Amino acid sequence: MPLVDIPGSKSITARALFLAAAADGVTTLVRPLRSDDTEGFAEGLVRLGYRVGRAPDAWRIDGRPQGPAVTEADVYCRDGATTARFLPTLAAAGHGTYRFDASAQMRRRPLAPLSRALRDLGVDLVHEQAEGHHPLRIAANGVTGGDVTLDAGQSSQYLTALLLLGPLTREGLRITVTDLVSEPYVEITTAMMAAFGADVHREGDTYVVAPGGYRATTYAVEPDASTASYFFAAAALTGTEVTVPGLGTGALQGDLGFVDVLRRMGARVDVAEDRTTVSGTGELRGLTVNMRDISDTMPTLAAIAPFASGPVRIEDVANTRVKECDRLEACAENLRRLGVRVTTGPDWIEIEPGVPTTGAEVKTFGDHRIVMSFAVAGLRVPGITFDDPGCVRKTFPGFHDAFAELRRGMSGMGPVN
Ligand SMILES: O=C(O)C1=C[C@@H](OP(=O)(O)O)[C@@H](O)[C@H](O)C1
Ligand SMILES: C=C(OP(=O)(O)O)C(=O)O
Repeated sequence: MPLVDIPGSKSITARALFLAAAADGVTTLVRPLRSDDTEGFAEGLVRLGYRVGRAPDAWRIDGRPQGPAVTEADVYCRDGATTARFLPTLAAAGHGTYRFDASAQMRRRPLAPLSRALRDLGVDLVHEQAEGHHPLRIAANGVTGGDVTLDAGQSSQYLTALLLLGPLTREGLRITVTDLVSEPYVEITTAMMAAFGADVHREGDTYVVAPGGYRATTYAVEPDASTASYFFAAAALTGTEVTVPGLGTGALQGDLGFVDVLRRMGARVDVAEDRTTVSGTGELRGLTVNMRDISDTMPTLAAIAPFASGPVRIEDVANTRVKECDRLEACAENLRRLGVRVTTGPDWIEIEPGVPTTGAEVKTFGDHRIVMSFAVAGLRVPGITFDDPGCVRKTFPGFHDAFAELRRGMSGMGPVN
């Protein structure tokens, strides 16, 4: 029974870094994710003058409720959308001139509804090149707060960024949301804000955040549920068993719900208090599934879909087109390279059954999830290679080693090629 140790959650690590930086006192983050996204977030804080100690298994952050320690900074957000969308709001609550830029991939990704909301709140924010995209500059002078309306139909990260800002404003925030995707990520945000002493609640479509700042704490980061999806899918695909400790009934992350999709397809799933086990049964049925809440696991499902006995149709995932790449088209293109029949629409993908017989080079588009998802298919199809296997560094630099170990642990248990 392979036990798989999954690294910490990217989303939780990013939020904890924001909360710790804004809190009164010193926060210890236990088992944070060490990856390009989270190192980039921590580096951004350092640029803004925060003290961040990074020992291997615990990060220590000296909070500054008054905001960044410097009055000028240039912050490079790399590929991380959490960094690129959360850090500008932290800076907005301070006093100084702060410039943010990001990689070419992240520059392409949208930001407009967030910058519009920040401007509505009186923040002096200028996009230096394309409107609604990085690079941007903020002339910060604190935020008074009040009522604001937000369209988070493209990304919940806009809402998370504003929620995190709420307690740092002078009067608090009332954020009315006209549309929202990836809602479970907002629940992670509000739960973590409460753990850092904030007062936040929801009244229908309005999120109400009281002023009053954050309190430092010691915060343990749970394993990343999106990362775990590759290992759970591997078990379902190969008729073996995988247990992930640290992700159970109390998990904050909605992406653990991916195991319910595997259960509907025929896998046996046991979610206990402190761990989750998926056992493949040899049966993998097709299904139609709405993945609006858990769309980071759409590529995981797409990559195992051809092995199902019927068509797999994934719906309501338009926003996967504005992630690290256009994930609907990237999945379709790579499945076609493997000889699979696929159709896509504005917000859906449908994959016909048909086990690929030979591998191909997977075009990664610099997207970690394309690599990790098609590595799962590689357990059944010989000869799958990647044009950029290293892009897994965004969330899981050790992925290829961990997956090779899983493969060794599974050999002899099922049809692992
Ligand atoms: O808030 C977060 O930590 C995240 C929210 C989700 O993004 P969207 O809200 O843009 O779908 C998710 O895809 C991303 O990997 C992490
Ligand atoms: C979409 C993702 O990342 P982010 O939006 O945080 O860059 C992801 O990790 O799949």
